[in-house]
Amino acid sequence: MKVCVYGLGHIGLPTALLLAQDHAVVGVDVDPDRVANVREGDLPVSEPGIDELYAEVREDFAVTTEAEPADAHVLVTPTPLEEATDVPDLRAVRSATESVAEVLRPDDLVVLESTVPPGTGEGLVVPILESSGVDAGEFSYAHCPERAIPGRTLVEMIDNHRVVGALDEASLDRALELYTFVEGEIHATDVAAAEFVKLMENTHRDVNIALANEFARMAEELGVDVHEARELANEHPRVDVLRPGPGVGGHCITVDPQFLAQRVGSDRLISLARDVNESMVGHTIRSATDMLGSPPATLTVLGVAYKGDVSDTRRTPALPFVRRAQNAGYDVRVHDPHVESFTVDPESLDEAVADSDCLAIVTDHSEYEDLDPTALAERMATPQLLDSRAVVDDEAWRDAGFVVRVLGDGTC
Ligand SMILES: NC(=O)C1=CN([C@@H]2O[C@H](COP(=O)(O)OP(=O)(O)OC[C@H]3O[C@@H](n4cnc5c(N)ncnc54)[C@H](O)[C@@H]3O)[C@@H](O)[C@H]2O)C=CC1
Ligand SMILES: CC(=O)N[C@@H]1[C@@H](OP(=O)(O)OP(=O)(O)OC[C@H]2O[C@@H](n3ccc(=O)[nH]c3=O)[C@H](O)[C@@H]2O)O[C@H](C(=O)O)[C@@H](O)[C@@H]1O
Repeated sequence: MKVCVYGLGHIGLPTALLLAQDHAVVGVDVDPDRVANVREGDLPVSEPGIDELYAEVREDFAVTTEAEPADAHVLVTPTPLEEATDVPDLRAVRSATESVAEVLRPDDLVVLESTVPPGTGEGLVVPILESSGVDAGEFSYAHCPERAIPGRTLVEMIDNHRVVGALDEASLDRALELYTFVEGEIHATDVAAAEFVKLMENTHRDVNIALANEFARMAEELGVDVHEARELANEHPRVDVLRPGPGVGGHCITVDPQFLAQRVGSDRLISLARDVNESMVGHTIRSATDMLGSPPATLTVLGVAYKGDVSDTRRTPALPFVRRAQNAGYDVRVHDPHVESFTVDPESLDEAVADSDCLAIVTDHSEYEDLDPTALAERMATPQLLDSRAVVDDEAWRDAGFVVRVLGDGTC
């Protein structure tokens, strides 16, 4: 079938390429530069296997800025929180749906993959589609939320189980015809349940990370090493404590719980968990400034991506960490091997650590596990390390002459 995919971003582009293995796909994006880049093979998304997949399917994959008539329209536009109001910003979903309504025909399928507040499909998307003059029932509609994790996007898009919230039987059948690349099981439900399931998943993760962060802070007060305690607790067959850190980043786990909390009046735990996770940046910066003493001093931040081994900096805890250290009067240098375009201070590691007074690992990139503490100690003015992700062998760093604090190990 002919498929139009709206939004060629972190999720839309890999989805379009996977769909192009079995269908004729047109990628539609409002950003003309992005369209031109994708057309030339300069992909805006870096994920294992994506360049190879692009090369494989490029004959069956076109890109454009305008909606086209198609048998299926897949919406993968962004759904952030609006910065000024902290309210879900559904403008891209609205405008993409309006574009589809202009070309919609009876028997077409429309799929919303974007993560949305409960009720968005039947309350907002379907009515806009019906403004075309084609009624729901004549066209098919389904919500198929994406659940792949950045860093493993293609593998998880193929292997993960998928939830399809279909408007009716015909919509479910059409969605099954579309998602031929999915090897995981496909579970059918209704539209509202599919919206809710997606939000439950990310909220579950946010709340559990908050618990890990609370354990870390308690362990610090009690002089216990939370990392050792966590490993021991996780030997229990029904316990899985997540990893504490300097805060939760990314534009999903930090945002999606608020889609739920803002929609209902009965939220308590979800907002509290958000607060706990947001408070970790302040906690981590206090540890760093405690080590540094009064300014002037130089702090080298290792990692600005929101998590290890990705290049995405959206809602990263590293950015407020950097700003707060700068506001406190420290010279701050930033290093990240995955984020070339980061504008704070993209220096090489050697330059970033020269004469520095403290290193702070804020992102758990694999590269930081293998740093050579002896070589680093020689380059620094004061060899100190704050490891907020517990990624290094702290004893080896101490042996190399570093003063080391690890978030949650009872020494902060
Ligand atoms: N990035 C991730 O890891 C995951 C994201 N999601 C959800 O997927 C959705 C998309 O997120 P990302 O791919 O990360 O977004 P993104 O920001 O990487 O890309 C969005 C793309 O949509 C384009 N766009 C905006 N308005 C448009 C319109 N009216 N018509 C056509 N294109 C338009 C933008 O120019 C951009 O290229 C969001 O709802 C997000 O919550 C779900 C699971 C994982
Ligand atoms: C339930 C779930 O695992 N959701 C995934 C999540 O992807 P995302 O990369 O945002 O999740 P993540 O790996 O938990 O990272 C989020 C943030 O949480 C932090 N983090 C994560 C795990 C942990 O034990 N401790 C911790 O502090 C990370 O460093 C990062 O800053 O959100 C994605 C999404 O919805 O966009 C979703 O598709 C993914 O499957």
